Order: sequence, then C-alpha cells, then structure tokens
Amino acid sequence: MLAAGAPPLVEAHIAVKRHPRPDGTAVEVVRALDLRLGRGEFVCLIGPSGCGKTTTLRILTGLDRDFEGWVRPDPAGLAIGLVFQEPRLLPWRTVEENIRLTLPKAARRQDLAPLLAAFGLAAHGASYPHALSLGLARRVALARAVAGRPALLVLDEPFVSLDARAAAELRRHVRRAAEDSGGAVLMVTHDVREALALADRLVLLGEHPARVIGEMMPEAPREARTPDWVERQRASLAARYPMLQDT
Ligand SMILES: Nc1ncnc2c1ncn2[C@@H]1O[C@H](COP(=O)(O)OP(=O)(O)OP(=O)(O)O)[C@@H](O)[C@H]1O
Repeated sequence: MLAAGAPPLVEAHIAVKRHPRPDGTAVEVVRALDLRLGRGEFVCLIGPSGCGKTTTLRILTGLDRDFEGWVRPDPAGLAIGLVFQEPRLLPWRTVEENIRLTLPKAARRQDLAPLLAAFGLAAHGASYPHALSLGLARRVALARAVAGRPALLVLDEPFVSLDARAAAELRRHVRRAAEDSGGAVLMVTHDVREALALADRLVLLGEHPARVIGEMMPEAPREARTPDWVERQRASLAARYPMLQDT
C-alpha cells in the first residue's frame, strides 16, 4: 500500500495517448489518467476489453513514449520484469537458458535450481518451450521476470486462456513472486476475481479513452480471501460499477 507521505515507486500522468487509424486520423485511447504505485504494492488495473489497459502498461514501462504526459522516474532507470500474455520464450533455448539469458552477465552462472523449484519447474529446466503447456510457459515467463529481482513486476493478463486448475496454480506463483520479490506488482486483468484474490489495490478504468473511474482496497488479508469472500466483494463491486457485471 502507498503509505501517506512515502514517495511512490512510480508515478504517471498520461494527459493523452492517441493511436493512429488506418485512414490517417487518430483515436484517443487514454485521457487524463493518473496513477501512483507504492514500493512493494500489488496493484491491479481492471477495465473493459479494449479500454486501453495494455497501452497504459506500455507507457508506464517505457515501451511506448509517444504520448502527452510524464512517467517518473524514467522507466529506463527502473528494474522492470515483464510478463506478457504471450510467454515470448526463445523456442530454440531450454527453459533454463531462457531464464539465464535475461540475467545480468555477472549473475548468469548462478544456480537456478532454487528458482526453478520455487516455480514448480524443477522437472522442466531442460525442456524446450514447444513441450510446455500454456500454464507452464507462463510460469517460466514469470520465473524469468523475477530472476533479476525487479523493483517492478508487470503482468499483462496472465490468467487469460488458462483452465481453472492452471490459473489457480499460476495465481499461487504470482502471489509468491509478489511476496518474495519485495518489489511492486502491476497486473492488468479483466478477471475481477483474480484481482480481488491478489491485489492490495484495484484501480478501475472506464470505457476508452481509459481513465481511472474508481479504486478499491480489499480489507481482508490475502490468506482470508476465500472464494466466498471474493464472490461477495465481486458482487458488491459489480453493483457499484455496472461495467463489471459480466466479469
Ligand atoms: N498500435 C496500435 N495502433 C492502433 N490502435 C491500437 C494500437 N494498440 C492498441 N490499439 C487500439 O487501442 C485500443 C486500446 O487497446 P489496448 O490493447 O490498450 O486495450 P486493452 O484494454 O488492453 O484491451 P484488451 O482488454 O482487449 O486486451 C483498442 O481499440 C485497440 O484496438
């Protein structure tokens, strides 16, 4: 949580972000969006499909600099671990090599066994990405993202297209990654249940152009967030924000 008076890890004001249209005009995707992220805080960005969540993430992480506004500090100077919807593993490298290659040179020879074990990947270090299920591949991407101990871990829709069991396992690993890394986590999801199960703070974005329309801080500690508790909170949020009705 962002303690009063504590400087945020990242702070952004996106005045306007436009994407070009094929006919040469531009469409506004984000407008007047303000976001602050505290050290060690786990924040979920939630919003309807196509509202501009990924665009916002790309700006916050410095992947997109073509916008009006600012991000402080410059993300280029921040250690950021990224997990995209597509695991983006090098197909010709093993799981272990995929992780090792993203480490700074001095750390490349370290023993990765504890990390692989922590993410339930002990049996897969020598596997190639094509042999992995989507759930396992996302877990590798998550292990790779935390291997360098980032100050900020960014996850874009990590639970999409996973069956309930794989999603539950990944949720456990995301939770662990957040707790072990000590860094902040910013996760984009349209799965309100996952957000309620994991986050310190939920930031709700409206229809595009994306802007913040509300926030919620789950009061129960994570270990007390049972499926019943999550369902009650989801129903109460959906009553307040009708756009969450179908989630
Ligand atoms: N590079 C681009 N060029 C043009 N339009 C784009 C580009 N990237 C995204 N858009 C459009 O901007 C809007 C917001 O896209 P974005 O991917 O940020 O939304 P999102 O909330 O993450 O969507 P989803 O929930 O479907 O993943 C969409 O209408 C999308 O089609």
